[in-house]
Amino acid sequence: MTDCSKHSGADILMDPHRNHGVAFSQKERAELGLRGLLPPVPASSEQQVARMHEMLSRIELPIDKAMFLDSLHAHDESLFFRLLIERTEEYMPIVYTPTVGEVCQRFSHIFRYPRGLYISINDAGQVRELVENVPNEEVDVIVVTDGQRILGLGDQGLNGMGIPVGKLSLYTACAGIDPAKTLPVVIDVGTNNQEYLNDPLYLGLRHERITGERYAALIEEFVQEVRRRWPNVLIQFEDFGNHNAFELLHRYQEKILCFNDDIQGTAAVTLSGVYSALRIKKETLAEQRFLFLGAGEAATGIATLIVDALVDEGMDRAEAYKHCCLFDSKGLVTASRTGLAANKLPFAHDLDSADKFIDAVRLVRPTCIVGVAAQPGAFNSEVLREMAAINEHPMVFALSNPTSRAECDAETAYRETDGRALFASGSPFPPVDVCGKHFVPRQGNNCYVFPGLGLGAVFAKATWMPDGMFLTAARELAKLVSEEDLAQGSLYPSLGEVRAASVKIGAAVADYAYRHGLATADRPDDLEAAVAAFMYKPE
Ligand SMILES: NC(=O)C1=CN([C@@H]2O[C@H](COP(=O)(O)OP(=O)(O)OC[C@H]3O[C@@H](n4cnc5c(N)ncnc54)[C@H](OP(=O)(O)O)[C@@H]3O)[C@@H](O)[C@H]2O)C=CC1
Ligand SMILES: CC(=O)C(=O)O
Ligand SMILES: [Mg+2]
Repeated sequence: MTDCSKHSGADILMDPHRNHGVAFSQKERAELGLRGLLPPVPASSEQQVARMHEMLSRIELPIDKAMFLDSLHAHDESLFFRLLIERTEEYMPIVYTPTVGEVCQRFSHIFRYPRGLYISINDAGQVRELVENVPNEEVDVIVVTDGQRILGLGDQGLNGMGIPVGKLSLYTACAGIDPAKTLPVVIDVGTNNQEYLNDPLYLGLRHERITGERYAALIEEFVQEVRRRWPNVLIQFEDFGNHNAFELLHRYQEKILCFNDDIQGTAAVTLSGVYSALRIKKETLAEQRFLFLGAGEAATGIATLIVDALVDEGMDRAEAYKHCCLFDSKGLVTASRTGLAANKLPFAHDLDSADKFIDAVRLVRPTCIVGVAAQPGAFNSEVLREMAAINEHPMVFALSNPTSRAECDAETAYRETDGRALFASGSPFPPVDVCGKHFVPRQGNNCYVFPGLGLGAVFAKATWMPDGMFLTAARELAKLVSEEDLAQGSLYPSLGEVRAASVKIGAAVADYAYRHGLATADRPDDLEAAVAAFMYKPE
């Protein structure tokens, strides 16, 4: 008869949640049946991280680094997260933007380890069974996409699964959400990406997207079933197509614990960067005029939160809307335009029309331009020079992802404004020396806020997330930007500080929930300490 205890050590080494590889101590090895299954001398955590880093340094292509990290994630979760936490600046661009974009584009060609939950339109009516198959006993955070608008790369269908996986890695690394309690989900209703429909290795359904009632019913079934199994779960909607993103937020925001990261998370991080820029400009929010290139989820999400902030500072709402103008694929959004989507209407002002962005810049004379239309190079020399002529310190936010979709790079932004731009970008750019000054641009990316927002909401067991929580997160993040950061042109803290930022944001968001009667967990005496203690640490 086989003695099962003899196999337990080997099982542990195969389980990414429990495996610590050569870091197991002699005592643990004896207790867990690991003696002889590992090199004899235990290694320290520092040695393990150094070994992985050395191997990664030998790999040239970011996509190959991503695959290496993915296999580490699949074999030794705590080491993966230690590496990500200790070297966030270096490895976030691999696990997240820009490399995650390529991971999605190649997803069906590099797929090795199934991770998360795949729900297809063919599963309609049977989603409960799929949810029951998920091995996680508890789930605190779900990131779900239907792959229709992945970064600025368009419809990626099932390949979009790379995004929930990447975002949830950040939830753990940046905000200490226990990885065993995270669940990436992709809803596959088909794709309109012809390249994938023709690709023999594509892993998703090979038909055009199902829309309308069948789509809505599948999302509803998914929401019902995950909440039936995990009643307090936070659902983060990510990279849905424009129409569905607004529709789902409208449908669920006040009913369940959820948020749309592209609309609301992006709004918080951008407003935070604006607050930092205003410290350099020594001006108020009320003195600014914003012109958005793009009028979708990110643009109207950001513009609406700016309006909320202005109203909170005492401005009349109708007046506040006038501080934000949109420019979409048909030109400047004006009151004379017909058939505008609901999210654009409050920003359709009595203005002359402008077909070219540069003409809109001349007309609106913005203090800040925000690029969220995935139109690379749109902030060209002419636009940037015009901004520099209008403003002593033009705010330039080139937020589209990945790097290939950025409206301009950091070097161009600083050079074309004679080093006067206050710049942030969705994807990372290296430091730049322009006009005798050293600039360290940082990322205006929702990764600074969504982990902390989720942490706070999960900690407090919030019932739902009102817009005020996002304003709170924006202001909390802005407080963490130091004078040294501002002196080098950084509108955000370094990525190495994002875990500390999440504690502050988490505590502030949880506090908001307690104060507004939205929390169902007991309030601890020292909220910030309790939030910090709640966080998973890969030890
Ligand atoms: N840095 C960050 O944290 C984030 C960055 N983003 C980035 O923002 C970009 C847009 O995302 P999102 O808002 O969700 O997408 P949406 O699809 O909701 O919106 C895209 C917008 O771009 C407009 N557009 C398209 N082509 C042009 C053009 N040639 N000129 C002007 N406007 C144009 C569209 O116009 P129309 O309305 O007429 O169709 C639409 O309003 C993506 O690249 C994404 O990666 C998104 C979220 C977070
Ligand atoms: C950052 C992000 O959420 C996006 O580009 O969609
Ligand atoms: Mg997104």
